[in-house]
Amino acid sequence: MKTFIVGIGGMTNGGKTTLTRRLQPLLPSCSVIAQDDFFKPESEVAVDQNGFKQYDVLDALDMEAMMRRVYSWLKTPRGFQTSILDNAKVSLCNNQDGADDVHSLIIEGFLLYNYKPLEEVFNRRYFLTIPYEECKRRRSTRIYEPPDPPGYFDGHVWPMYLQNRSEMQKIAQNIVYLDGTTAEEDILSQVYDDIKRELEKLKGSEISA
Ligand SMILES: Nc1ncnc2c1ncn2[C@@H]1O[C@H](COP(=O)(O)OP(=O)(O)OP(=O)(O)O)[C@@H](O)[C@H]1O
Ligand SMILES: NC(=O)c1ccc[n+]([C@@H]2O[C@H](CO)[C@@H](O)[C@H]2O)c1
Repeated sequence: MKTFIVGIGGMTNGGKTTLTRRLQPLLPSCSVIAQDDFFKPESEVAVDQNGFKQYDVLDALDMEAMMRRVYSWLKTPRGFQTSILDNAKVSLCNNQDGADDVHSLIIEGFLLYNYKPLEEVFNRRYFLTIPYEECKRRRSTRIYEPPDPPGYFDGHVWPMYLQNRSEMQKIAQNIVYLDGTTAEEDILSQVYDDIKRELEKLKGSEISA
């Protein structure tokens, strides 16, 4: 049995969840872990001098809990309960565990490549980007819990994105950047074609082993 772990990273509202939902049914025995499920409770999130809750930093997330989830998948990919789609459970059940079997995992989130312990688990890393104006427009249509207060995008979300991205570029290697303004189908086929090539290499390495 082989494992294949895909990172779907990107800026807020870049289209990570949309791409993940479409990609999951196409990948072999695919489970999903979403970083947004690991935000700390509101009372534990720091507040800056402007009263803005500091949600767009690693400290706002319980990354140790997220890593436990990743290690639990690595230990027993077959028994893992997925967080997004039911059909992944079906494909897990149908799977006979042979030597060629590949179990895949999508880890989806806005701060994946800034966190050292995660870095080594990815087989392939993607990062969705959109321009400032589009990001601000898409974000304004969304309601988070707690909702963004007035001025939050320019006062917290965007400056933290710029900071996180510059740190990420110093640390992380081999990131495939995706233009999140192109059609959903085009992004999906670009990523799926790329992953198919990677999966072929993985299977080839098994046969020659
Ligand atoms: N390729 C695309 N073209 C146009 N709009 C898109 C595209 N992909 C996603 N969207 C839209 O952008 C918004 C954000 O998408 P999505 O929820 O997938 O982003 P996200 O990166 O997961 O956001 P979050 O910051 O909540 O993690 C949604 O309204 C979605 O319909
Ligand atoms: N899920 C949450 O608890 C939460 C609360 C407030 C803000 N957010 C935003 O989620 C985005 C990542 O998907 C970040 O930009 C947060 O601001 C999430």
